[in-house]
Amino acid sequence: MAFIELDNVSKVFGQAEYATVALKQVTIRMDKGEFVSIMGPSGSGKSTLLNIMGCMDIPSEGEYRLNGTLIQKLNDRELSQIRNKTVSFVFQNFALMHNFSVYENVALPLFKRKMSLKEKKEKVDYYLHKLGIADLSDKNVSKLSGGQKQRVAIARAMTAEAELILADEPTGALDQKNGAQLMELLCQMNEEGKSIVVITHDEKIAGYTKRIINIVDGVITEDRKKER
Ligand SMILES: Nc1ncnc2c1ncn2[C@@H]1O[C@H](COP(=O)(O)OP(=O)(O)OP(=O)(O)O)[C@@H](O)[C@H]1O
Repeated sequence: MAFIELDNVSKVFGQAEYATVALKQVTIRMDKGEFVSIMGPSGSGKSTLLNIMGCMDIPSEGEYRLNGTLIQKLNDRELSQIRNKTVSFVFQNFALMHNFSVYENVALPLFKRKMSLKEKKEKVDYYLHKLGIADLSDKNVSKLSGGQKQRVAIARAMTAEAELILADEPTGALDQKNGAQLMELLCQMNEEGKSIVVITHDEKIAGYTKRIINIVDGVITEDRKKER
């Protein structure tokens, strides 16, 4: 059983003459521990695909199974449970909580976890150190640079300790050096066993991953594995 299984997945937004077909009969299998990039022109369906993989959206047709669970059969509560347990998102605009501290942002995924405060603090401190942002712990995130914000976003994704990390243009707002550092971090997480899917327009960024899926007009045009 693959970790991610999309079978003939289509996604249509809107109805009748206003309908947009964002994905057309997409079939993808991904095993645990894969590191994949999704490339394609603007509007080709990349974010829609990532949203479906992350259980933020469901297919109009076809089947999506995550870790063997048929996602479109779940109700909203079950969907949010599987999302919280299995998936972490990293967005281009970081999606941090403004006016909260670095610590509070990184601790967010642990909010509802049944752990003692001490255990939570240990975990957050561990990832703050790992990302080299421990000295920023009390700082308001709105005062940080782009590269620092991205580190906070990655620390938050790591703290969740989810098996699947989905990143939509994670280096889009970063300069080359910070972009490369972020990809090194994702490589490290992949080596530690995480499954990672990254949307990117950038061949260099895709070069860090082990498999490249190209999508054009909602159709997969290429799916190739490579050695790093
Ligand atoms: N919620 C929505 N309602 C209506 N149409 C949508 C919605 N989301 C996406 N679309 C349409 O679906 C198509 C695919 O969009 P999607 O955002 O997945 O593309 P993308 O490849 O991620 O683009 P970009 O690289 O510009 O972010 C586009 O034509 C878009 O306009």
